[in-house]
Amino acid sequence: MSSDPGWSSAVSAWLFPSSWWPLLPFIMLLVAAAFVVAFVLLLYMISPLISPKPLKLNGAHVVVTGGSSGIGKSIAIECYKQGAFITLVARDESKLVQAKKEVEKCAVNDKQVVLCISVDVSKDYSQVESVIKQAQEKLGPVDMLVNCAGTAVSGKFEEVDVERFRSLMEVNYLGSVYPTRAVITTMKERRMGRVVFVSSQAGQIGLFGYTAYSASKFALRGLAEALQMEVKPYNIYVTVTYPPDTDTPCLTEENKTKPLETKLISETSGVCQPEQVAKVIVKDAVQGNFNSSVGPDGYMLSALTCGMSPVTSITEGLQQIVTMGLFRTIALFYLGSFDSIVRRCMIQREQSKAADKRE
Ligand SMILES: NC(=O)C1=CN([C@@H]2O[C@H](COP(=O)(O)OP(=O)(O)OC[C@H]3O[C@@H](n4cnc5c(N)ncnc54)[C@H](OP(=O)(O)O)[C@@H]3O)[C@@H](O)[C@H]2O)C=CC1
Ligand SMILES: CCCCCCCCCCCCCCCC(=O)[C@@H](N)CO
Repeated sequence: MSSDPGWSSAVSAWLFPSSWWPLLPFIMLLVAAAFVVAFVLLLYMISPLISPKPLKLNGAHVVVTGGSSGIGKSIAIECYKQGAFITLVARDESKLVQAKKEVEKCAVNDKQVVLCISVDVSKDYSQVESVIKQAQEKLGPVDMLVNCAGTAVSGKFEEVDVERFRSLMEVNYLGSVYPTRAVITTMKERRMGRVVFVSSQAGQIGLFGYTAYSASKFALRGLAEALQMEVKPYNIYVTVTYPPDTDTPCLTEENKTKPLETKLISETSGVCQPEQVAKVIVKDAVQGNFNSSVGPDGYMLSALTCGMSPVTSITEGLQQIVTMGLFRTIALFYLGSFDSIVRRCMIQREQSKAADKRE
């Protein structure tokens, strides 16, 4: 009986009626799409739990280290334009006074104040702590700290003075640890605050000529991730920003000794103006975004290097998930072109050396 062909074809006709069988793949696709849509909708429903509430800059006290020049000065101006009270921190007093004048020109009300503090942020913690205390006494508790004091050195690993490895780590890393340490307790007590670390695109990828510099900027990311996990329950948000080459006195100085390889590789993402970079940084810090990048290359680099960093919006998380593979593919082409720049420069150098010897 069981071998009766009529019976089995009746069963299969019942299970897979010829009319809708060809539709099965589409139905499955539809179900899968419905699941994805439901998942994304669910994510957006819980998004207020993930995204921080924006900080109001009007009347807020913003401390900017490195605020007397370049990116830091532009950040101070941007915050001042939005009604903040500013403390500028740097070493050189005359540069501070000059910057204060420039910031004050952008006042939006007559209550606003710009305070200047001359201190080396990288040397003595107790000194940094005491000047921050003074600033808090004058302008109230710090709502936002921007760690922008820093400097760059480029050169081949064996040509960079060993002392520079230490000094860069001191200024770029410890110079961000100390001011942060000095404000964090009060921020935790007040259950509010923003801390910004100014890293660099060279803090996302290690590049020829930046052995000392990249390391000091990568360090900020580790600090920021760990700190963010600690202070999130206190409603404090940390932002790490990764600017490309930016037209500042620091870049002019750095360009005087920059190896050709570093120059050619950096040209990939061009040069930005400090005002443009500052706008992005302030916007991201106000929103409490952990990651802040400038330009299309910056966007790709940040998605690519997001690792286990916190996510501050659903859109950001979804974009990372979707783009990771594509950006890695693009990155491999970039890496190939960087390697060939390095190789070409080496061959050229050797050829000109050989030519010199012959003469
Ligand atoms: N320009 C660029 O291409 C890029 C820069 N960055 C980063 O942005 C930050 C700012 O750079 P940029 O604006 O170009 O540089 P600038 O040289 O224009 O400004 C640096 C600022 O930091 C201050 N500063 C330096 N060392 C100390 C210190 N030990 N203690 C206190 N203040 C200090 C300087 O004042 P003073 O010397 O008087 O102390 C100055 O106000 C740096 O961290 C840099 O690494 C990141 C990516 C790209
Ligand atoms: C998907 C992958 C995209 C990859 C894009 C790669 C772009 C690399 C450009 C690196 C530029 C480094 C600038 C450093 C700026 C700096 O910090 C100094 N100028 C400080 O003075």
